[in-house]
Amino acid sequence: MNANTAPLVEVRGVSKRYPGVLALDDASLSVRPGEVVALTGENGSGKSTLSKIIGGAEQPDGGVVLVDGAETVIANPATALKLGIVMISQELTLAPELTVAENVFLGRLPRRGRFIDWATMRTRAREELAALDVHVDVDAKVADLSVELQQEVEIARAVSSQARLLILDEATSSLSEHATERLLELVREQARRGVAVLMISHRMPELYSTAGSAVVLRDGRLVGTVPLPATPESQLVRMMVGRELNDYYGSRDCTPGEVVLQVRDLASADGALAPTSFEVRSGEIVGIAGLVGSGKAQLGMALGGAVAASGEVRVNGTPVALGDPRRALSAGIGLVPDDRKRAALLPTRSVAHNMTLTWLPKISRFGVVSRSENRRVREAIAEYGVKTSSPAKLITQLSGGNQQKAILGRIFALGCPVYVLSEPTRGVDVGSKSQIYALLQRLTENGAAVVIISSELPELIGLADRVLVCFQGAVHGECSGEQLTEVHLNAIAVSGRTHTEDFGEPS
Ligand SMILES: Nc1ncnc2c1ncn2[C@@H]1O[C@H](COP(=O)(O)OP(=O)(O)OP(=O)(O)O)[C@@H](O)[C@H]1O
Repeated sequence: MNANTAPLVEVRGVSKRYPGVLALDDASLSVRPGEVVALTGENGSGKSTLSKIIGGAEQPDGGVVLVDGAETVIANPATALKLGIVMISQELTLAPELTVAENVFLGRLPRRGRFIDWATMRTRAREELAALDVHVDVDAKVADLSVELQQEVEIARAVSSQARLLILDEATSSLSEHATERLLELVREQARRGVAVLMISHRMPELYSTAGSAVVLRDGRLVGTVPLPATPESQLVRMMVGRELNDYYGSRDCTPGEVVLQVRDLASADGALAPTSFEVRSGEIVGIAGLVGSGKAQLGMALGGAVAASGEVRVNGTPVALGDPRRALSAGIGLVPDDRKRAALLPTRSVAHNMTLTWLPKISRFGVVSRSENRRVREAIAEYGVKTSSPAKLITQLSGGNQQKAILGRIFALGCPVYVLSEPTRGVDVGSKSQIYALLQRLTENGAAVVIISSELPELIGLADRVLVCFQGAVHGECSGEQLTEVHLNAIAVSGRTHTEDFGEPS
């Protein structure tokens, strides 16, 4: 990329107000052809709003957007597409009932005369996908593909639509490590070919391995633009959160107490998790690692009663009825599910309602929220760092990361003896992550037993006392102490090797 190249897209002094919040305040950035720009900032700092303005999904209240140096009104996503601006977010926009080929060419199906040229469409789709090294049957129905493959088809569609600017809004957040690396490589390749890229991610390593600069927003305002990877991570984090983040994972003296959670031959009815046994003591944090499809997600769901299962689960010696989330909760297992948007969010309700769902009935008389209850809601909002202009705000109007924190807050407030947390910091900014880690430490200091399922190995290594690794549908090994390293965890997760001599030189 030539630094003298004119920007493809430039945003100057843009502002955007939603009821009760100034989401963007005089924000500016520019992206040149071949440049990968990271758009960074805490949850609610305005990143998605800014990318939606460039992608035509929102209109600014003030300021201008320039494309190829000319002031341009990007009235809607269709206009953006015509300008070569394509958005890829974690919410897939594919048509699930159509085939892969139809999705790649959706909205621009090749024609011969008045008719759609199906043969050309399938051949070209095959070529486009092969060029990106995506191996998928072009006649397969999208709904039948894994999330990873769906995301790759989405990228193929973006690339084959001659994108000039790709906007990735947390596009990797539900992908496995392998799929993430593939997606990032695709992005780098597109940049080498002159495509401009604007990427939003809360995962620092992704930004450092892919972007050439980072734009930092705080409370909708531009804090600055810095070069990557030249800028130390600590400096970038300080710009984002406005303070130093020391002692990121916190420290805790783990002297585990009595066994709280006993799991014997727990297996999911769908066969994704083979019989698995382990115990967790009071005050302990046990991590669960594994690749996508290894059974780790299913293990969390089976523990929390979210899927049909067999075997035995006991909390403080008392058997828990399996396959029933309400009974699991009343037995003392607080589950934070993986797919929070679908499984835990009440989209038509307020932040207050979503945060108090599980405990408000205990404290509100006749459904009326008293002043003291209101105070408790406000305290919970502050404690869990949920950024909202009001507790009455609709939960779906919060930024993605703040929705996550609201749900965590609701479940952490229950005082359960056991917590099962699936990907608890997905989509959450660095500052809030360290806040959540501190809350987890506090839960264990108060005697809770915590099971944390995560695809982020540094998080497991930083937090857990020991980590169980799932491989091909069962717990296959355990790492603790000096063995708790990415090398050891990966060796088990990828190939099922559990003997130290198999690991080679730890790096
Ligand atoms: N449709 C909406 N109605 C009301 N407020 C909104 C709406 N969309 C966003 N906001 C508010 O605008 C602010 C910026 O949100 P935005 O989604 O841009 O943040 P973000 O930086 O992308 O956060 P995250 O990292 O959590 O995804 C937040 O305070 C959010 O609550």
